[in-house]
Parts: sequence; C-alpha cells; structure tokens
Amino acid sequence: MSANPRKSSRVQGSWAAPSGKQRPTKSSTNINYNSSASWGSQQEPRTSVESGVKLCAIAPNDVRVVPKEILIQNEGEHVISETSNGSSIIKFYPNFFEKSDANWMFETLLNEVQWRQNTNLKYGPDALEPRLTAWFSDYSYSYSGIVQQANPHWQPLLVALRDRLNKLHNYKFNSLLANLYRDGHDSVDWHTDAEAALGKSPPIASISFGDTRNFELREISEVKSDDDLAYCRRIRIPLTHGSLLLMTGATQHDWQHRVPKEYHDRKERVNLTFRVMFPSS
Ligand SMILES: O=C(O)CCC(=O)C(=O)O
Ligand SMILES: [Fe+2]
Repeated sequence: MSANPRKSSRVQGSWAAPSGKQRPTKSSTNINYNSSASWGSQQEPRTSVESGVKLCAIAPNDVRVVPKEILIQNEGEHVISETSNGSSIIKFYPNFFEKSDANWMFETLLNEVQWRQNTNLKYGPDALEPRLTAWFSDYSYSYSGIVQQANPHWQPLLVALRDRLNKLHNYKFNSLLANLYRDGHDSVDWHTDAEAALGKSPPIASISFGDTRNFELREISEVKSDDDLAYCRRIRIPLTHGSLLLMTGATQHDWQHRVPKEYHDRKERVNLTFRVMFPSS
C-alpha cells in the first residue's frame, strides 16, 4: 500500500457479474460527479442517488465547504468518480456469506492463520503496525516500509475463498494480505493499494469477518496540497461480518482508503484483501 499513489492512464474497468446467490439485486448507482469542480463553481450540488444527500455543497463567493460524507450500506455497484484515469467503481455485498458460515470462517482464520506484527520502517525502527497481518503469495510484497516475504503456504480456507472469488468475478487473484484488528485501537492509515507490482488499476477484493469497522475513502484526484485534504469527498462503508467489498477501475489511483481507530470498544475483526500480483514487477 502506498500513501502517494501514482497516476495511471485510462482504465478499462469491467466486472463480470457474480452468479447465483450473490447476484446483486440492486442496479448500479452513479454517484454523480464532475471531476473538474470540487468547490467554488456555479455547479449544482451533487446528490447521492442512494442517500439523497448533497455530496458537495457549493457555496457562493468561492468559500470552500467540506462535503458531507456519503454512507454506503446497501448491496450494489457504485460508480464513485469519473476522471481521466477512468471510472472508480465499488461493489458492496453486505451479506456475501450466511451468518453461520461467516461465524466458522472467522473462528478458523483467527486460530489457524499465523498472525504477526510488523515494524513499519516508515515511522521508525521500533514503530509497530497497529494490527497483525499475514501474507500469502508466491511473491514478496513491499508497501509502506514493510516487506512481506513470499509465502506459498496458503491456509486451506483461504484457498477456497480465493478460488470462489476468482470463479465468481472472473479474476486471477493470486495474493492475499490478511489483517487482524485486535480491538478498536487497531487501524490502517490513509493509503492506496497501487504498488507497481499490482499492475495498472488493480482490483482488490476485501472480505470481512468479526466486528464491524468503518472503511473510509477520500477522493484525491483533485488534491494539490495537504490543505485540500479537508475538502475531499468522503465515503464511509461499515464493513460488516461476512461482507465483500470490491474496489476496481481507478479506485486505487483516485481515492485513498483507511480503517480508522475507534473511540468505542471493538472486538476482533479479520479482513482479507485479495490482490493480483505480476511476477515480473
Ligand atoms: O481492513 C480493511 O478493511 C482494509 C485493509 C487494507 O486497506 C489493506 O490491507 O490494504
Ligand atoms: Fe488497502
């Protein structure tokens, strides 16, 4: 993952529709967007199709206004932006797994994955990551001052989940970063998953088990300085037990994401982020 996303050329973000039980019941929503104006223009405020909330209040006299956060909770596909990088598309399935299946999968992963805490060299030689991780791939993976060594020894449930996602969505996920948030103090800071080793416009499939945590996105395509960050459009998706989130198209270039610390108690949560890695990178 990277805090400074690189820009890419235009994206071809096409998703094969899932089949069977998981077929989305909602049609795709377009979160209306105009990339050239985040504030201070004469445009109409944008409106979220889903919530009816104004996305960006346009104030007179070029006063910058912090856009209201967009909440995504329902199943469906959301085109969250369109820029020269292409469409950023999110698909969310809050009940991808039946609760009883999610329960045993959660317990299995808690117990059978070799969780470890890494040092994040970006923050100093003793800076421990505020969560535990495990990496499964034929390739090593470097992000944020961390090197995850190649580990081809996939836990069997993870192989089954990977193969199911690949079948449903016609992907070739071959790598997995698994995260264990021990409580509400564990987190992951703003970043993109746009490392060169993941290729252009990388798709990410994210499965969550355990306690619900907020997954936040902020749009960085128009950000020129740190001051602009306060005015980004923001999206919040509560990632529930047994949910699946797909991020595709330009999402890793035009948006950052994070799971913030919580002020309320949170129990354990396992998150699986499937990725496609290219051996030559
Ligand atoms: O825990 C999550 O939902 C996100 C984790 C994440 O962003 C990552 O592993 O790159
Ligand atoms: Fe990430």
